[in-house]
Amino acid sequence: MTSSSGFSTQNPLHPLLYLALLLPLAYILRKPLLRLVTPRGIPDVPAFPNPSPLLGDLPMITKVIKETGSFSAFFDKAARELGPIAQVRMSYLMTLVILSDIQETEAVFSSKPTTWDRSKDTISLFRTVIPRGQLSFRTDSTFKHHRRLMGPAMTSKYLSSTTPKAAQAASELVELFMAKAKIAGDRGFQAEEDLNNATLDAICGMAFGTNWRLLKSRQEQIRRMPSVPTGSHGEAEFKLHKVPLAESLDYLFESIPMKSPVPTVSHFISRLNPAYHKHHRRLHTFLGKTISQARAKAQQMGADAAVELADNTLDMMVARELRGDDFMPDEDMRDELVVYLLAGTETSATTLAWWVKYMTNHPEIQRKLRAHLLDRLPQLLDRAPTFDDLTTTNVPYLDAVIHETLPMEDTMVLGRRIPKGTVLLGITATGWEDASTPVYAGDSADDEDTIARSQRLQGVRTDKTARKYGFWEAGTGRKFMPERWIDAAGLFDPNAGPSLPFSTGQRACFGKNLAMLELRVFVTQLNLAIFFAPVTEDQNSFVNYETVTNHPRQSIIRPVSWDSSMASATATATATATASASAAAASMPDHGA
Ligand code: HEM
Repeated sequence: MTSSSGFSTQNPLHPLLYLALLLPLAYILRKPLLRLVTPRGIPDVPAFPNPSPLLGDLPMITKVIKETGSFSAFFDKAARELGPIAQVRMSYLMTLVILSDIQETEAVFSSKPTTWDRSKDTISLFRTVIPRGQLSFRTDSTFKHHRRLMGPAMTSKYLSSTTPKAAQAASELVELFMAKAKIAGDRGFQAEEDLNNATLDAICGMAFGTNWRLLKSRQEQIRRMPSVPTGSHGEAEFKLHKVPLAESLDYLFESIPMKSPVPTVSHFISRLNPAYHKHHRRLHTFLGKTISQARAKAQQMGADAAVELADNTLDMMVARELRGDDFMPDEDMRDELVVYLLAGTETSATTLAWWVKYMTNHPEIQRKLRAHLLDRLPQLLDRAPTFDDLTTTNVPYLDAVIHETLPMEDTMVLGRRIPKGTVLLGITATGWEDASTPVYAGDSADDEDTIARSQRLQGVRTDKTARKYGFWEAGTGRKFMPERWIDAAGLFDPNAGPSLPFSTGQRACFGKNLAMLELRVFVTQLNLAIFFAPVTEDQNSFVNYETVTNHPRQSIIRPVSWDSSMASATATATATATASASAAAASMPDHGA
């Protein structure tokens, strides 16, 4: 008779004998076994079994995040306490290496994709919802083909022809803000949802020529609202609904299992819900039809005219395809349009949400920016800005204000060998003062922290002159100071300090040029039309929360026109806002989006 475990019940010593045989074997194999379960990390900092060189593990990270509400605060701590290269155990089998020096980050991410590539985890996340979009590919031949075909969309020629789409969304946003302000009175209201709708309208226009009338729909809803209730911070609460296509897009994005350790399984579960299929079908049917119409329009115009007149990315792709330049299957084209909507909406909207907050807290910068724009481009009082109006050379202070709002990124691999397969994290919005302000021989430093931090950078870069990027002055890293981007000649200097908001190298942001254009258009039109008046302290928190980007929990604004007494009451407005800005900055975990 035999038990289900396979051991003979007639010989009770048998399992013990079995164990006795296994023990010496386990002893002999202990080292390779240990290596197998050891999290990957930097070999000269033993990650296992001695965890002391690690900054922390998952429970510790969770604690910091609970206390501060921010992942970035944890990365900041890593940069400050361990220097520019740190490792953190996320689970028994996974260690993250965190880099925080801009120059090294650039060197690493610009190296060949055979050395570094987008991580498998990131790819498997996006592959669930957009399997044929560039976000879901390794840097392989398909990725390069997609980039080749879409690349011209980021050239001045095409960006110039798409600028009116962004300008239209920006002017509709100004109208919406002013209409809401009329109803809200002096209560203020949350801006982020409107900004999200505005950037989606702009990106739809730039991606396939027409938008979903999200801002128009919001304006129409508001017109039917004589009054709105007051929320818990004294703000006016507008409850507006989305148009169906935007609702479907949100649903699909939310079903990307960002926080799941097993994205494919989580996505399989999401797909069991019939609502998933309804939203998926609605969006894909719309995009399929849009692609067919673009193809038919190009056929009718003829290849050369279609290439010449294309004023959005889809028209440009189908026209070039017709001319015989290259070809992309419908399924890939459709997913690339979804990538535009995904990668181009929330990122720009959160940047603008931080920007309106900074403006609310810095009336003097709003005034300076407006004076600068009117001095350089007085014609903008009569018409919308064009691509050529908004170049860096024309309006350097505009770029300085935008760069001061964008998320900052520091990163590095400082002389350490990183094993194959290690997950390397380039961090946004962290360490850009703390980890990258070394003290050089000859510099004076009187506080122990700065000296200790600097010593961690020893041997990595001691020669100030060999550095491409500057450092922010000690103690100013987290301040909002657009002036620091302007050089002695009054020009914008993109390397003034550590900042890689769009990442770098082969997998840097594809839409950087478009995003910068969109931000220039929005910031210009909003600044020229609106003064963001101070809000109450209760409405001015800088507490943030993180999804794909880092959002302000409160983006409450009080728009008034520049003719109003509020905008001209310089002294009072400045004093109130500066006081509330300093109070808010004290609790501010992050500088940017
Ligand atoms: C303020 C706005 C934006 C910021 C801060 C931003 C930032 C970034 C960053 C940091 C990455 C790299 C992500 C990674 O390494 O995993 C990225 C990737 C990407 N971004 Fe942006 N982005 C912005 C706007 C846009 C816009 C408007 C578009 C639309 C065309 C866009 C399209 C993309 C695409 C397609 C990728 C993936 C590139 C690849 O897979 O190699 N982004 N973006």
